[in-house]
Amino acid sequence: MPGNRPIVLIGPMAVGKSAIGHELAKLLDVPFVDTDNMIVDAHGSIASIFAGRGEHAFREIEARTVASAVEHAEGAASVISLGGGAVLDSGTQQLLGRCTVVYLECDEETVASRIARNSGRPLLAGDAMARWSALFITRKPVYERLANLVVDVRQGSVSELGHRLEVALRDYAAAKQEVEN
Ligand SMILES: Nc1ncnc2c1ncn2[C@@H]1O[C@H](COP(=O)(O)OP(=O)(O)OP(=O)(O)O)[C@@H](O)[C@H]1O
Ligand SMILES: O=C(O)C1=C[C@@H](O)[C@@H](O)[C@H](O)C1
Ligand SMILES: [Mg+2]
Repeated sequence: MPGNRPIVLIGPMAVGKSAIGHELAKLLDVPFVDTDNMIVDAHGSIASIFAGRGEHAFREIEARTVASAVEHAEGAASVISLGGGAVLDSGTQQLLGRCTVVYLECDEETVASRIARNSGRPLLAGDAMARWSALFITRKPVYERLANLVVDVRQGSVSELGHRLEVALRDYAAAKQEVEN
C-alpha cells in the first residue's frame, strides 16, 4: 500500500465514494471515515445546515472537518471519503498533497440510478441530473488535477469496485516504490 498515507476518495456526488470507500477499508483492514458523516454527527443533517446556515457555512465546517480527519489519520493507513465539493477549498487541496488521492470517475448515465437511490443532497434539489452535470463540468478539472490515481467506477458492484481499487492502489504503490529506489 502507498506507505502510511491516508487514502482519500474524491469525485462528484453519488459516484460511490462512501460505499466503495467503506468496502476498500474493510478489504485493507484499516479505519474508514466519511467526512459527510462526521459533519452530520457533529452538526445535524447536511440539508439542515444548508437550509439554516447556508452553503458558505457548510463549506467552512467541511474544510475544518476534512483537515481534522486527515491530520488524525496521518502516519497510518486509512481510507477517507470526502463529500463531492470538499476539494474546492484551497486549504483542503494543499492537505491532499500529503495523501494518496483516488478520483472515482463516472458518467451521467451511470450516476443517474445511484442518485435516484439517495436523497438529502441540497445541491441536487429540482432537476437532480441537470444540477449534477453542471457541477461536474466545473469540478472535473479539480478532481483530475488532485488525483494520484483515477479509477473508472462505471461498471461493477460496490464489492467488485472495492477490489478493483485495492489492486489499483497496490500497483500504484509498487510503481512509486520503483521510482523512489
Ligand atoms: N458500483 C455501484 N453499483 C451499485 N450501486 C452503487 C455503486 N456505487 C454506489 N452505489 C450506490 O449509489 C448510492 C450513492 O453512493 P454513495 O453514497 O457512496 O456516493 P458518494 O460518492 O459518497 O456521494 P456524496 O458525494 O453525495 O457523498 C448509494 O446508494 C450506493 O450504495
Ligand atoms: O458535491 C457537493 O457539493 C456535496 C456533496 C455531498 O457529499 C455533501 O457534502 C453535500 O451535499 C455537498
Ligand atoms: Mg458520500
